[in-house]
Amino acid sequence: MLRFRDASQQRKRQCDQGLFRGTRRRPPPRLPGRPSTPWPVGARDSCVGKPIRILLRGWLILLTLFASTIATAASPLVLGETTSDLPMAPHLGSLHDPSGRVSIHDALRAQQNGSFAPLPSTALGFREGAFWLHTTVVNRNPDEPRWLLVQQYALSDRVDVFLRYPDGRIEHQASGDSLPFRARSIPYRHPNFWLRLPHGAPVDLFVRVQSTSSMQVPLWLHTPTSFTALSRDAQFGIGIYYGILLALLFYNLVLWITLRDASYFWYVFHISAFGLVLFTLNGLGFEYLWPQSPDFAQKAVPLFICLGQIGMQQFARVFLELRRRWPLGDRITLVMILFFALLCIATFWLPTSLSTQVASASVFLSIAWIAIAAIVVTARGYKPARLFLLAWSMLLLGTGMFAAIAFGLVPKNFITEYGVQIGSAFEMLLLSIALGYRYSALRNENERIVREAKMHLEHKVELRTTELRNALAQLGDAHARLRESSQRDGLTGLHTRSHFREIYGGLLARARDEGKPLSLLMIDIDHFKQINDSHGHLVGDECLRWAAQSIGQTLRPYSAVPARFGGEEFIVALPGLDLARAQQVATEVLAQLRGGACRTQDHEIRITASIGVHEVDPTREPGIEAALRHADEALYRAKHEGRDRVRVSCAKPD
Ligand SMILES: Nc1nc2c(ncn2[C@@H]2O[C@H](COP(=O)(O)OP(=O)(O)OP(=O)(O)O)[C@@H](O)[C@H]2O)c(=O)[nH]1
Repeated sequence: MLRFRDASQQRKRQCDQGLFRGTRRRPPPRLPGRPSTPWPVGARDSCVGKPIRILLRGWLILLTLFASTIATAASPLVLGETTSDLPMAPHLGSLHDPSGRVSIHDALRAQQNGSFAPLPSTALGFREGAFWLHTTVVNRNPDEPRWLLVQQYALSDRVDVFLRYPDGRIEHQASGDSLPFRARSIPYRHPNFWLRLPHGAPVDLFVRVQSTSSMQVPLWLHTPTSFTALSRDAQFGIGIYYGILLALLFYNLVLWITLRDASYFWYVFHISAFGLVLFTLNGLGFEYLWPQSPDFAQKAVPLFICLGQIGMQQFARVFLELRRRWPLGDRITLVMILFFALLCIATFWLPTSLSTQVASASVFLSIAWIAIAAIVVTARGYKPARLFLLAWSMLLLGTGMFAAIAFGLVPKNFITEYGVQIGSAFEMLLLSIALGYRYSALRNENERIVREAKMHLEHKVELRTTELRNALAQLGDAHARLRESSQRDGLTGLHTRSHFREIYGGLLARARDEGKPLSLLMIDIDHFKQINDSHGHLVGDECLRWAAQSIGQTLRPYSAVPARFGGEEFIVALPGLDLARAQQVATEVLAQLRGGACRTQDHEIRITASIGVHEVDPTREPGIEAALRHADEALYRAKHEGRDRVRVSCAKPD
């Protein structure tokens, strides 16, 4: 069913009521392609009072503006001698055909019945079926019989152009991305048609537009010369934009390869997918990448929007370090990525209009979400997020403008139409700077961590070194104490038997080298068992200590080396003393013992000892064993012959 809006009939009624009387009598002068001038109201000023005149003037201005809008929409489009480019929108009447079945003949009848309404100034949004547009074109330029009609919106699926000449002939041409690219009059990114417009003859121009994406009809007429200049300028601007994009892409690709930082990869992914979205929206994808694939051209927009959003979300996740800084935000971002991934797959079998609408609407949500994440992370003190937020605001603004046009919320102009390109160029540049800033912040942070770790390590090493030094000192002390305890007898303070053996080696070597005598005394306390038995072991110990002191005192004038040999037995090395001198010393020792007594708290114990004396033969007794055996044998005889006496060894040196 047709829903014809009877605007011309309404206008006729308004005229009959006198509202447009002035307009009829004195139509305002109008230049081709420009809005009509407002109604001149000064003629009746003289016959009405001043306040009423002012009110009337305001009212009439409003009415005239309204009337001129309608009059302009329905008026024929006159191509003057100086006209070179002309937007057709102000001259177009429109008719919505929701079923898409209206033929050119139906449209002709509808136009003759006055069923075409003025075209709204905003885009028509996502609409079912087709839109018919009509105007009457009068070419008053004798030098330009051919004009190029360009639909400056690349995503229209099908654009049919019908020209009805005064003789009733109808010419038809078709273009749009549902037809192969070569179907276009000239190979250009927007659908275009050559129009043959005879000089002075009114030609009815019908344009039928059908699209699964946003319905937009920015139709322009150009002379061939002006179109050449215009397209050259446009290509130049586009070249600059994609030049920036490609430079950033390759620069960041190299950075990713060298630095291996995932955020660079996702940045490259994001701008590649985003670039493809714009390449498609600009009509360049169909022109250069898939000119033979109208089917893919239909799917390309929602597909690349989804890929672009996946890249954006993932880049934001990595850049903002959401997993670490805002885990909840990270999970929500992952859900969004999953949504876009599913939608990406679904575009291949979902109706294109549905997938395009869902993808376009989701872009708002997606970008707004990233902005929220950036705000949260900035508020949490992550400095690189500030630049990211600024970059994102640019894109948010640009994309918002573009999407608002797609849904018919704002009128189309240079800023709103190229908002995405301008916003995204700034966004990509700022993001690239933000990446560099983030990298340098990370590097500084790493350097700080390394510096701190180094300082910490140095401190630790210093601490450990001190601890080690102390431990070594303690170990040295312990070792010295151990050595001391292994060298000194704990009870008497004399050398131990093992240490005596060591010392004896040196004494023997010296005696051999210097040819001096060396003697040994083997001293054993007499009946010591009885002391223990009678007075106890503690007293026995006390007696041993006393005996050792007494022996030491006696030996002091000599360079003697006394040692506890074991139990109640002592051994003494007397370097430089021969057997006779050693025997004298032994006698002194016995006398000293005999002359004293071990005094304890309760007792006074007299102690005697037996001594065996032996003069060592350094050449024949290279080790201590033989010498000890001889001294022990002499001691045995001293014991055997009654104790408390000295006996010398029979093995006298030669
Ligand atoms: N209190 C004490 N007694 C010790 C120590 N070492 C050995 N004795 C004792 O010394 C005694 C030695 O006894 P014997 O070998 O029989 O010799 P003696 O009683 O001295 O007899 P003669 O040597 O033949 O005169 C033993 O009873 C040991 O237990 C010690 O460090 N302290």
